[in-house]
Amino acid sequence: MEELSKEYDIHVNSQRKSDLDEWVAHYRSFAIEGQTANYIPALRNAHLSQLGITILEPGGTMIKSGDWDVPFTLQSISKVLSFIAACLGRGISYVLDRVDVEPTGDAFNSIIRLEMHKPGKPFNPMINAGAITVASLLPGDSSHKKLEFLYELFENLLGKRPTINEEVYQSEWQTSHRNRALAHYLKETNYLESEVEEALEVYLMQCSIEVTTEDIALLGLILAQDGYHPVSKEQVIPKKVAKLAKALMLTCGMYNASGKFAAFIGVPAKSGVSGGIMALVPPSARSEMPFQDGCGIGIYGPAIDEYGNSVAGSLLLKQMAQEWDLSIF
Ligand SMILES: NC(=O)CC[C@H](N)C(=O)O
Repeated sequence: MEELSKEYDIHVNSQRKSDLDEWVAHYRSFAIEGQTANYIPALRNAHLSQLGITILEPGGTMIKSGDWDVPFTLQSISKVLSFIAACLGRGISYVLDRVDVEPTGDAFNSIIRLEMHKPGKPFNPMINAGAITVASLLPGDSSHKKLEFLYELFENLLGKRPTINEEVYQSEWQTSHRNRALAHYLKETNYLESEVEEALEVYLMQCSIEVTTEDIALLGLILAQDGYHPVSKEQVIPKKVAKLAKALMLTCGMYNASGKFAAFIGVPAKSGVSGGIMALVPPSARSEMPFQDGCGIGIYGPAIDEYGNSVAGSLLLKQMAQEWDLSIF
């Protein structure tokens, strides 16, 4: 009986793999509808037509397709990690006193609501204003110590020290005028707990952590399992914090396209301007569903749309969600 079910699993997974290969080949060409994140000079020359994906299941099954092993920088996907780290280091209520959990409907780097809504508390940790504030809240009285706290969390989750892409970091450090403006505003309104340059250094370094789709699929899987690590078999993130992070991903993770994502894809996801998407499917109540025990999904496709989300990656995720009925709703 066990043999039969193993054979069935192998059959189903090879079917999923061939579906994925077909969709990756198809959606690659849609990259021409987007552009690389050219406001960060070092991201300008990414190969537009790259598209790769890793899906990880709790039992260890991995399905990979396309350019799954191309390294890219976390960019805004790091906002999920730094939010978790700040909650671990300072406590949930301390963090939420300084950053809200409301979607904005504005661009990720928008400054407008800080001034329009007094007293100027950033709306959520997934937009730049919130993430720069969160960076300043990380424990430690220097950027070095704050980053070390974040790197330790990364190491606990992925089993390795993060690698920083120095070129991307330098490139953004030199051109990050809008982020500097946000940080100065937040300093004036007393939401920033460190000096402007220190918070920016932490924020831009976390954005420059290099990963592959396999890494972010594992992060997604850990969140899918409410913070339980399938390899170390430890609760690496408290359940309450993991649930909060997932709610933020669903409501704010794709910026001002989060509503469309929830409506037409329906899984918590977080994007970054380098073209990464970390998504996850929680364990399902419906027994007929594929990935019934949940899964983590990592996608990379560097051409992004007007919202800052991977064009081909979003289409691929939509196709998967619809064909495999992955929506949580
Ligand atoms: N959406 C993103 O990925 C933005 C991250 C980028 N480092 C920025 O601050 O602009």
